[in-house]
Amino acid sequence: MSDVKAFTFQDVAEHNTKKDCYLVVHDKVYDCSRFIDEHPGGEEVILDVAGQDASEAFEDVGHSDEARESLDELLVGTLKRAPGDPAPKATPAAKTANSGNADSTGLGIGLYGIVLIGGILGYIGYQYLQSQQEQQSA
Ligand code: HEM
Repeated sequence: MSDVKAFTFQDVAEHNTKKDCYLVVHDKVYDCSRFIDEHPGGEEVILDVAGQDASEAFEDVGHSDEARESLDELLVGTLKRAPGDPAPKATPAAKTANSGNADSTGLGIGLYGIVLIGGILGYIGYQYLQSQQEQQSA
């Protein structure tokens, strides 16, 4: 019971029918064959992603905690990724958080640049005025 089976993407892809239906959600493999008739969202949507990585489809719907708990009961193993497998797509929330941070850092550096250039120009201007004044008084 405690040992978790490792599936390759090819193994999972073979289970793509209603009677034999595996799904990958966040690198875990779930057997939905018995659950498919009970799915509140209908069997059609599950069949669309049968034998595939359904992480994005699952997250897009915004499934409840209850739905996530019922995933646990269907777990049959973990996915062993190999080079060339379709990459899991990042969740939209993660994307927004990253780009938000990157943007604000970019703006921060830009502001520093403007303040620095302003300071340098001010200093040069001050030096120039002083040299003018010295020339006049000489
Ligand atoms: C084995 C994986 C899945 C489980 C255990 C599961 C479970 C559930 C549960 C319990 C609900 C009821 C609402 C809730 O509690 O959030 C639900 C709704 C729904 N599910 Fe899934 N689901 C799975 C996979 C998927 C996938 C891959 C899709 C693909 C698009 C999907 C689409 C939907 C939709 C559209 C609803 C909304 C139904 C409505 O509100 O009328 N589900 N699911």
